This record gives sequence, C-alpha cells and structure tokens, in this order.
Amino acid sequence: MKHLAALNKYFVKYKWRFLLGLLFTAVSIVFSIFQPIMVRQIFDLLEQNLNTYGLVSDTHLKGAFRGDFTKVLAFYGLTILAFALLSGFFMFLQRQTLIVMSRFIEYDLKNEVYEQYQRLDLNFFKMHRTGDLMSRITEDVSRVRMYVGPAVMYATRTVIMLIIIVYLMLEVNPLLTLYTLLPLPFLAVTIYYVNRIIHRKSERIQAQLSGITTIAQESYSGIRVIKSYVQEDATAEYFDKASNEYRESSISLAKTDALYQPTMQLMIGLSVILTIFIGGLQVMRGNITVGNLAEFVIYVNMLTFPFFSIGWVASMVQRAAASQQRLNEFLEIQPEIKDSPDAQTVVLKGAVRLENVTFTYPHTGITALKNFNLAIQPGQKVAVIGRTGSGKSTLAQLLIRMYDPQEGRVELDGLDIRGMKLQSLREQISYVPQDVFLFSDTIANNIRFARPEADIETVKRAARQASIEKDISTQFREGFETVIGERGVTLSGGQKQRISIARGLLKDPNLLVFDDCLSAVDAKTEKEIIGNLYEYLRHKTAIIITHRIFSLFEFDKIIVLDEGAIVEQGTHEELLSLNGYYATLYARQQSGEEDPVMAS
Ligand SMILES: Nc1ncnc2c1ncn2[C@@H]1O[C@H](COP(=O)(O)OP(=O)(O)OP(=O)(O)O)[C@@H](O)[C@H]1O
Repeated sequence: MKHLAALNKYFVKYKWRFLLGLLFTAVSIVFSIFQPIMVRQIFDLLEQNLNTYGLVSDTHLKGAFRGDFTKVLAFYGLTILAFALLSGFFMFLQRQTLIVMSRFIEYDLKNEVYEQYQRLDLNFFKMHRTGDLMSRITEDVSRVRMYVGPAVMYATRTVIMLIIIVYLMLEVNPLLTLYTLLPLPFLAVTIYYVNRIIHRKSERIQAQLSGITTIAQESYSGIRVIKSYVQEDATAEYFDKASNEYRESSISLAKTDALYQPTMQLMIGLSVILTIFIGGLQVMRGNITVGNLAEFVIYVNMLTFPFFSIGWVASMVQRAAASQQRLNEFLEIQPEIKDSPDAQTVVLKGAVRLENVTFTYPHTGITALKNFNLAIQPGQKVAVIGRTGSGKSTLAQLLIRMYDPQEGRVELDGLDIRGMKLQSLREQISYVPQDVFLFSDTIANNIRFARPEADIETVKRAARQASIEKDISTQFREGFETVIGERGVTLSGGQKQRISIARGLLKDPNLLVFDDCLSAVDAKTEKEIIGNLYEYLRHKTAIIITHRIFSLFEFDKIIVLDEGAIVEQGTHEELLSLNGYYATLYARQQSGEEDPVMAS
C-alpha cells in the first residue's frame, strides 16, 4: 500500500475535483436512502389503514377513503421517483468528477513514464525487453488508474453507505441488523478470492494472447522467408498450438465467470431470506412494523453492492499497488548519462579528440575500444575502416555521448563532452546511424526530423545532396508527402539509407558522423553521393565509418581499427605504401573481390 502514496500528489493536484466527487457521492447516497424510508411509511400506512378501511361499510365513505389513499400513494410514488432521479443525477456528477479525475491522472502518469523513457540512456534499453517497457506505459498505468478512479469511488460510496444504512438499521432493531449483515462479509471475502482467480486466469490469457500476436506478427513480416523455406505448415502448426492453449484458458475463465454471478445471487438471496425470516418473527412479536421489514429488505439490497465492491476494491488496490511499485522503481532510475550541474551550452567548430579512451559495454563486458587516441582538426575528413566488430560504431556512440568511457576522455573543441549540455552536444552533431530508422510518417517529415520548421525547399535540397530526390519525385505519386512505413510505401534498403543521410545533412551542423550508411547503395549512386558530400562537407568536420574504401574522396586521414585499437593510419597513399591491411583491402576492392576478412 505504501507504494500508492506516490499518487497522493495527484490527489492534491486535482483536489477540487476530488473533493467535489466525494461530496456528490455523499449527496447521491443521501437521496437514495429516502427510498426505503418512504417504503416503510407506505407499508405502515397501509397496515394501519387497511383494517379501518375493511370496517367501513358506507360505499360513499369507502370511495372517499380510497380516493384519499390513492392520492397519498401517488404522492409517495412521485417522491420516491424524484429522489431516485436526484440520486441518479448526483451519481452522474460523481462519475463526472472522480472518473474524469482518474483519466487526468492516467494522462499525467503516462506522460511521466514517457518522459522518463526519454531521459534514460541506451544501457537501460539494452537491458530491458520492449514488451516489459510497453507494459509499464499501458498495463501498469491502467491498473493504477483503476485505483485512483473506480476503487476510490466505490470505496467512498461503500463507507458512506455503510455508515448511514447501518446507523438507520440499528435505530430500528439491533438484532435484526446483526442477522441481516451476517452473510455480507462472506460475500466480500468470496468476491475477493473469486476476483483473484479471475485475475490470475485473465493474466494468463493476456500473456497467451500477446504470444499469439507475436507469432502472427512475425509470420506476416517474415512471410517471404517462411514461403521460400516452405515452412507454411510448420508455422501454422506452431500458431495452432499457441491458439489452442489460449482457447483452453479462455474456456476455464468462462467457467469461473459463469459461477461468479450465481454465487453472488445466492449470497444476496440468503441475506434477504434471513431478513424476512428473522424480521417476520420480530414483526409477530411486535418489535418492529411491517414497514420496517420492507425497509430492511431494501437496505439489504442496497448493501450488497457495497459489500461486493469491498472484495472488488481490495483486489483492485492490490494490483494497483504492485503496478505502482514497478512504476516507482522505474521512475526512480537515474540515467547514467545526464547533464552535470555545471554543464555548458556550446557552439562546436568541429575539433575532435579522444585521449586514452577505453570503453567496455556494461551489460556484456565486451571491451570495444582500448586505450584509443585520435585527434581531428576542424574541417578535416576522416575515414574509419576496420573489420566487423572492431569498434567503429562504438567510436560514433561515444562521440554523441550515448555512453561514457570508463577510462580516458572525449573532447570536442578542447572541452570534455561530459561538461557539455547533452542537448547542445547532440544538436550540433549529425549522426547517421548504421541501422536506419524511419518513422511511419511522410518522407518530408522524416527528413526534417531534427528541424521540423524546415521548409520543403530545404528538405528537397537535403534529399538532392543525398541523391534521393529523383527517386522520391519520380517513383512516388505523392512525392515528398508519401507516407512510409507499415501502411505506406515500402522503400528499398538503399532508399532508406539515403533518406537517413538527407535527415543528417538537413541538420547542417559542423560535425558529422556517418556510420557505414552507404552499404546498401549501388556503386553509381555511391559515387554521386560522395561527389555531393565533397562539396557539402567542404568546411565541416566529418567522420566516415565504412567497409569500403572511397578512393574518390580525399580524406585527411584514414584510420584502420582492429580489436578496438588503431592498427594503421595515414592518408590513402601512405597506407598503400604500408602494404598492410588497408593495401590488401584496396587491392581486393579494385579487383572486385569480396573481402573475406571484412565478412568474417
Ligand atoms: N550495444 C552493444 N552492447 C554490447 N556490446 C556491443 C554493443 N554494440 C557493439 N558491441 C560489441 O562491441 C564490439 C565493437 O562493436 P562495434 O559495433 O563498435 O563494431 P563495428 O566495427 O562498428 O562493427 P560493424 O562493422 O559490424 O558495424 C563488438 O564485439 C560488439 O559485439
């Protein structure tokens, strides 16, 4: 329960809505209480007057008596109706305040969780599964909403109702009150346990459903592989097995559900029978009136839902507490990569320096860079070449401070990047990653991702520089407004890479890092892009990570990485004359051979 205390700030934030909600609840209950009181009065009136009515023999007098009595009954009927309407109206207001408040809190909480996701560093995401991350923002938040909304609402209703009704009942007859209330706690306990069983079963069904969804999703996205390996039957069998398990669980839940209602009805029925039986005896003894008995029967009916909701609310609160505990733990995580208190905003010119940098990925223990040194002057173009897994991408990740090195320092313009504001640092570096990620949005919006205010001409210029403009305007009917992604057009690997390059170019900073982002582009287009880049990068610093040697591009420096350290460096000519790894790679590339070392 203590975990739920974290939500109190929201009750304070929405205090007026909350207090009004409580007031409406109380008013609605007060109006509903009049109904049994009025019924009691009608019964008592009937009891007292029917005997007298039977004794009257004069037809004229009998008629007048009946007329008056009908008027009284009509008055009571209309009053009960008016109170019921008023009670209903305030119940409506109660939901409009308390349930609406819970929706506001849900919205705030989702934003809080989402903002925390944005704050956390890459390491966190590497260590958690996407499914778990998604369930925090969906399932956990909605379970917590059940606490701040329905649970609070029903709990308040139950408490107020119990106090008023039990007081009224005790006023009439304490013994009858005891007997009437006796079965109701059993009802609450039963509901609590049945709810737990239902919840456990629903959880299992939910997990199975998400398993089925994953299988279906993978089958759709991997349909080409499935078909080409003729695995349709095997995949269908796999799906069938998962689907069958889901069906079994659903049937089991349906059985429990089917028992739920009748059990409840049975308990309520028992209560009513007990009330009538004990109450009847009390009436015969003259302790209470028939009106009291009728009043009690209505009270029992009015109390069943509150008792029912005790069990329900208890399991809701329990679930919400578990979810809130997970959320609290998550919200308390401090990202390792964050602004230091004295972090500076910088304007970068593009000087890069890595000094004795050693970096080990925390969750795998793989040391990707060892005692690494590199110095780049503003405006220089540097190529980074090396076999797969040699640490090239890691170098890029360290420059944009996705990770901090365990040893050594990374400096830009002579300043340790740990002393710079993260936003300022990342805003001034264009990083074109190896794995392209495009959003399900228009091509133009994908390109202007870093600068949403960029006009279409700027977008087109960036596309032209990345040699993708022609493809966009000639191949897609809606040009730059074409939506890409699941429900839009599918782009080729090379097209995606070039859109990603255009996104990086449009940002237009002084320092650019291209991480093997021309691997899916054909030789002719590659030549074209390099030609464009040559001009674009004239006054900028660029680090181009690549598998292939761009002999057309005159690099100030080419470094060859192996196992996290520089093994060769120099200009193209210098490296050729070394006759080492670079020279071998160049010779293979010139003769059109695949590089066996690279592919290893
Ligand atoms: N996010 C990560 N978490 C853990 N280990 C990683 C991560 N990224 C890379 N590594 C490991 O660090 C080493 C260097 O990887 P890196 O991605 O820097 O190599 P690379 O030279 O860019 O390779 P490629 O050319 O295949 O992209 C590899 O052994 C790799 O397995």
